[in-house]
Amino acid sequence: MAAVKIGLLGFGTVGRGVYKVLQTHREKIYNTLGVEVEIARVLVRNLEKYQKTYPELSNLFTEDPREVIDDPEIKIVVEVMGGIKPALDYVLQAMRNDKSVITANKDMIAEHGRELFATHEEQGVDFLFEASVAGGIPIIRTLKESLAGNNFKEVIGIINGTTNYMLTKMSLYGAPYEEVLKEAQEKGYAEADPTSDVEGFDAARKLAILASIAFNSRVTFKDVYAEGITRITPIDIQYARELGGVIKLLGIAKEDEEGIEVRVHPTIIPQSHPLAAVNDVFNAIFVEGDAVGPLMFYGRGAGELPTASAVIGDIIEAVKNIRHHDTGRIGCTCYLEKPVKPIGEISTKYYIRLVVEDKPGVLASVAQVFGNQGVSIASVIQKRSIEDLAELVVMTHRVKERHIRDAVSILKGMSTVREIANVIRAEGDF
Ligand SMILES: NC(=O)C1=CN([C@@H]2O[C@H](COP(=O)(O)OP(=O)(O)OC[C@H]3O[C@@H](n4cnc5c(N)ncnc54)[C@H](OP(=O)(O)O)[C@@H]3O)[C@@H](O)[C@H]2O)C=CC1
Ligand SMILES: N[C@@H](CC=O)C(=O)O
Ligand code: NA
Repeated sequence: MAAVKIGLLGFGTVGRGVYKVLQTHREKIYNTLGVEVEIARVLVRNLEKYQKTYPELSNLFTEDPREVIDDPEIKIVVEVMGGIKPALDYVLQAMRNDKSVITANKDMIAEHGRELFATHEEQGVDFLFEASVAGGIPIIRTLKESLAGNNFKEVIGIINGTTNYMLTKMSLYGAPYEEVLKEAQEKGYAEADPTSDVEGFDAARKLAILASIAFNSRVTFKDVYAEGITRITPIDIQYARELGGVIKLLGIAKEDEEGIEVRVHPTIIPQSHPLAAVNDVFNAIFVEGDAVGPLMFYGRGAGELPTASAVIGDIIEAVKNIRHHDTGRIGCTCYLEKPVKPIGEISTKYYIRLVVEDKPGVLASVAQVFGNQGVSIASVIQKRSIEDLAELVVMTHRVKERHIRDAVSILKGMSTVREIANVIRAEGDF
């Protein structure tokens, strides 16, 4: 059988990784599939730049997307260029031209999933996206197929490699924020615009995809509450440590009788929690299935080769399905419509760091505000005194977010409260 031809859209960190892994494992892939897989064309933005850097691949590069998406010889299009436009148009056109599509693009899926899955179903082609969530961890097909015999009540994880790398370096070595962000960019972990990583948007997109699959109901990027790591300071990291915790950017998706909650935010978790030991670029995802029980997946969440590994897995699947005339088998799993709870309705614990006037009665008045708003305090510690001011760290019991927001808003208006320095959600025993 003639080689199955693949067109790549993009030749950056992931695109290069896909090319390298296909070359390195050429023989193994042939033996797995019984057919060669060949990269026939690669779309880039700046032809000259790529032809100069990779002269040996010069004939593969093109600046014309039609040479990939309209070429009848190309059976699989791998979109690793990122962004929503024009990637979405190219991917839709490729599917309309009866090509299977593989993508690493969570931005596109989390915002345009409905259209993408509708086209994939109409056309009966494969639409595979393992690399879009948690890089090299095989989680998408695992949830959709291997764990199809389960209902899930929660999915919790560290699903952004850049911020986990940054928080690890900041926590363990006290490294400065800007320096660790630069390192993550140099290693190819960060998005083209790293704001997506540090503001929690990248993790929110991945959580939308995971929650949609786990709860069989469409969750989009805009449904997810997202808060990033930009407000995390060395002081909070230090206080969290003193409380027996670590700060991680978590994606949390849960379902109960009121609906689905989906949120991404820095979270203080106990040092004994399994996610506390997930460091550097590693990601980890916990799911709890009603049949299988708890499961945890761990691996590299970003980077050239780990992400390419996920893309190659999808290529193998797509080629198998093309060979057996069985494409489009696994359709969209969002066949229910469940409500998404507003952030005010979620319940968790809170760490609140505030700077107050250091004089009698102030602590009591702060405690009174929390009490009046139905917030039960688990502990208060006075950490530092700065001239006539005192820094307090309040840990609450589990409470609805709207009560905390009301309390914080009242505290902000009090003359004895100089600053609400940070509010960080906490999970586990503190
Ligand atoms: N990096 C990672 O670890 C991971 C990335 N992803 C996802 O994979 C995708 C690719 O990421 P990554 O490889 O890091 O990105 P890069 O920025 O490293 O590479 C993007 C590539 O696409 C090309 N490109 C971008 N826009 C266009 C366009 N309009 N027309 C033609 N070519 C274009 C770029 O060309 P040029 O150089 O000329 O701009 C470059 O070759 C993204 O969706 C990302 O979210 C998913 C998991 C992990
Ligand atoms: N920027 C992302 C890349 C993988 O999706 C991350 O850091 O996790
Ligand atoms: Na993955």
